[in-house]
Amino acid sequence: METDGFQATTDAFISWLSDAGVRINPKIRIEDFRSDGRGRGVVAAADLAEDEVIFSIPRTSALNINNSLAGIDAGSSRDALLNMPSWLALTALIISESQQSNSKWAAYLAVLPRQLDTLTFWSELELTELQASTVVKKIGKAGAEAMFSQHLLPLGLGESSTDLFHRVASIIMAYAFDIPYEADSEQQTGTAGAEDDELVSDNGDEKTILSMIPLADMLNADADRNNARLCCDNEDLEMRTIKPISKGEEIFNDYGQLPRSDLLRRYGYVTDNYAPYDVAEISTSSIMSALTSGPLKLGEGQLLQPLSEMEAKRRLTLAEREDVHDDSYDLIHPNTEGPAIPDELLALIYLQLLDEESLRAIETSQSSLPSRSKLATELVGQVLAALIQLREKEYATSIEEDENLLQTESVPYRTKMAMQVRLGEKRVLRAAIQEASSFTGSNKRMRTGQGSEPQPPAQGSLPNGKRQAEDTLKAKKKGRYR
Ligand SMILES: C[S@@+](CC[C@H](N)C(=O)[O-])C[C@H]1O[C@@H](n2cnc3c(N)ncnc32)[C@H](O)[C@@H]1O
Repeated sequence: METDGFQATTDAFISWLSDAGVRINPKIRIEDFRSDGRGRGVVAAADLAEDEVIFSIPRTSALNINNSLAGIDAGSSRDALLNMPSWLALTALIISESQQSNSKWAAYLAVLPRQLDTLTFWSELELTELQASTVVKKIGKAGAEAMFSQHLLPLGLGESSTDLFHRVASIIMAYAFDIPYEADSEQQTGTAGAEDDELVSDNGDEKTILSMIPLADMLNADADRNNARLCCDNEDLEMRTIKPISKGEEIFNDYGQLPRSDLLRRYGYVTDNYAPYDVAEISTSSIMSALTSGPLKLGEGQLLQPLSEMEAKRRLTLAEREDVHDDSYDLIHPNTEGPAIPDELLALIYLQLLDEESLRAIETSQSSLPSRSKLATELVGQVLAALIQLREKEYATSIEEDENLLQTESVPYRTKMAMQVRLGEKRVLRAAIQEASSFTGSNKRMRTGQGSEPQPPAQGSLPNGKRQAEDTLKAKKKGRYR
């Protein structure tokens, strides 16, 4: 029998929703999914048709700066809220509401989680399980704390602590919606200066407002299992089905096609259904360091001699000019929409390997970067495979070791999620190595031929297995690759 008040909190929330004017289709119910590790969720209690309204929520019941500022007197706090980033203002509002005994949103705030598994809350030790995943650098905990100090502490929000700030800000990251801002509706008229307010984001064509939307945020998600969507076209916000849903099925929203690293960072969970969206990053700084710091070992005992720093910089500058330079590149699972290795990364490596004559032709705009099939030369493939193998080595364990570790029964929950993330990234790297190794484009313009690059003579063998020319001058003219 339940002793923690979970069901009572759900019941109070349902009753509050009704008072708040939320109309709920009787064919759904809120379900306790804690035993599956996903808190509450929404389930179809009867068959639902396609495009059926699951529930509708008056915009006044959304918790956002528009609806809450009405209760805050004009003054410095109000100005401060209007002038801070939207997620911080919403954090302040939620903390402020949660401290008012008569808050309009009390029953809603009671169903929000007390604990999260998003990466902000992981210990240093837990984070080490993510090994070389770049997600660790994206958590931004220190940056968030600096923002809390700058924007939230001066508000004097009563009982507040860094932990509370993190908890509320993280809930916003996992629960809030950016909904279209109704500039002409009545509810906005009370908010002076709202049009210029940075709390209203400009997402291209439409302005949006960051909002907590009760019940809409009770829908879980599982990659492409989404079968519902929040529609903001009508007066009320409506959750509608996007396909027929059978009785007993869970109703899923869509959190986006996120790699599991980002799913874990933002939502604190992972499922295998997100594996196709996994991404592994390779940074330009690591690529350039490998290409300049020593001979790079390619397959079959071949070596790629390093470029001088100055030469590498020259080629990088050209990559920038050609708009193929990035701080890092995303490798993905090859799918119908694209290959594992992005064109820009191919172009970056191609420019690093191009012979002097061809390089100069691009520099002087006599020729331009070729299409992907020509960028994908055998040498570019070999170099990329070697670079990605170096990236693989930054992870402490191999794919096979992770697969075995994941079979172990006693792995803690967070460790298991970290293993799934790092294993997913290693599988992407493996797929990218395979793709790179399959490149067969001609090496004609690569620095193997008659380039005039003034490079020092280098050691090793040619990619086609020919021996290096012994004549030093000739060797110099043959360029960097030996
Ligand atoms: C928008 S809320 C959904 C409602 C949430 N289950 C609750 O009880 O408050 C998002 C959070 O739900 C959980 N969640 C959503 N989908 C999940 C899934 N497929 N598996 C596990 N947890 C999930 C995660 O904790 C996530 O941060």
